[in-house]
Amino acid sequence: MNPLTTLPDDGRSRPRVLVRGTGLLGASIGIGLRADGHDVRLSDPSSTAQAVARDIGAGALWEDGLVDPELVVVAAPPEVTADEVAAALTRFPQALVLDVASVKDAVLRELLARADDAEEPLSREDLERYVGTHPMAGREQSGPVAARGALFTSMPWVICPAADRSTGERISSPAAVAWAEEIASRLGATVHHMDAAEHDSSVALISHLPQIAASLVASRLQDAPTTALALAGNGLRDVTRLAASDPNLWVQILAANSVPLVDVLHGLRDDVERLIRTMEAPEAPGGRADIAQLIAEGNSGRARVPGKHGAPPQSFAKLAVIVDDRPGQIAAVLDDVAAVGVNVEDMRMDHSAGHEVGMVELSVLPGRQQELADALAEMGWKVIQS
Ligand SMILES: NC(=O)c1ccc[n+]([C@@H]2O[C@H](COP(=O)([O-])OP(=O)(O)OC[C@H]3O[C@@H](n4cnc5c(N)ncnc54)[C@H](O)[C@@H]3O)[C@@H](O)[C@H]2O)c1
Ligand SMILES: O=C(O)C(=O)C[C@]1(C(=O)O)C=C[C@@H](O)C=C1
Repeated sequence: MNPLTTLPDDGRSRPRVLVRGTGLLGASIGIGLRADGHDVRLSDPSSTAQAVARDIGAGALWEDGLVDPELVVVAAPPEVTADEVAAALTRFPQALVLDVASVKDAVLRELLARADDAEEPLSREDLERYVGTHPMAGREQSGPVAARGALFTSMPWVICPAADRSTGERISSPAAVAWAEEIASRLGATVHHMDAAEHDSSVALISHLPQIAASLVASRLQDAPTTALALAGNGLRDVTRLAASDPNLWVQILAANSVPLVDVLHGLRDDVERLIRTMEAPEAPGGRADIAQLIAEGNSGRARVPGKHGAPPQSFAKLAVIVDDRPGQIAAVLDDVAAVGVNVEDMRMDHSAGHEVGMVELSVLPGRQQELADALAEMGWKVIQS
């Protein structure tokens, strides 16, 4: 494969891949591309991370100098991404290089500065083989142990071709961009295109703000009485899931995207200040209307969040199945659902503190809810419909 000229039009060729950085993202990409028939090699400065990635089936360890990769995927922390991309472009002059960092403009800016610096080995021509990308899929856990081959299925994957920041002129070659799209599609993702600046302002709102909001809410819990925490239900778990994310990763993401993020945070601060003023005198004229308006504004924002494959928001019907809190119960419920032939669109498991039962909440198409509830009840499950 020559990423400057060879388009992935026959759909059959499987470039040899080197994944550089074998944590959550790198190992998930390795598992997914191997399943698609690629020869995947792994490399990480942490010998443990690369060995674990190999052991979970993400690929073979890369033996330096033995096989030249045709495609390098840099899945390293944001602050070393430009370094690793530049190193791969100069070391493997035939290879296409993609990165998956959560911020795109800072990486591009650093690469362009290096390419324009006569002292550096990197040239603008090298950047024709580079495409910045960002899979909008991840988890609040890090490292290869958390990796999943299906992490990207039906999730958006943003392709941000390299371009000159002042003229906007495209630098990534058309074939390199086509390969980036092809790789995202082979991993089951839905491809979106944006330039780096539009990407960064978009993720400030839809990814970085949720992380900050989760962390801020969860940090309120640090000194909460355990008697209060024992009452925690789904609301708190839903809102704080992201608060378990890795501080080392997020300090790099947030610091690299501070300009658009500050705008978004000002908007949030205005709303919080408005609410505080209202709550200080909720009985004052207009107070109740203000509170209702806040919740209604949230309703309308929430209703705009798209469904799978970027489809319009769809409301699924939910039903809950009560299970004993012991191994094998979720698999047993899902086996029975599969036997009924109903597709599960989403699933969530809840435990309530101090109880030995859990609840598997299944989201299904509204037209199939009753049929599934009846069939599961007949199979002996206790089903609650909402
Ligand atoms: N976690 C997410 O939800 C998510 C989602 C999309 C994109 N990303 C991006 O993917 C990249 C990797 O994130 P992750 O969640 O897999 O992190 P991770 O901590 O799970 O893995 C990062 C890996 O990079 C390795 N590494 C450190 N320095 C390196 C270097 N100089 N060269 C190569 N590897 C190096 C680490 O040893 C580690 O194994 C980041 O740029 C992140 O912004 C993360
Ligand atoms: O589900 C999650 O854990 C995530 O938040 C993943 C998420 C996101 O905001 O969607 C977080 C950061 C990454 O850059 C991409 C994906």
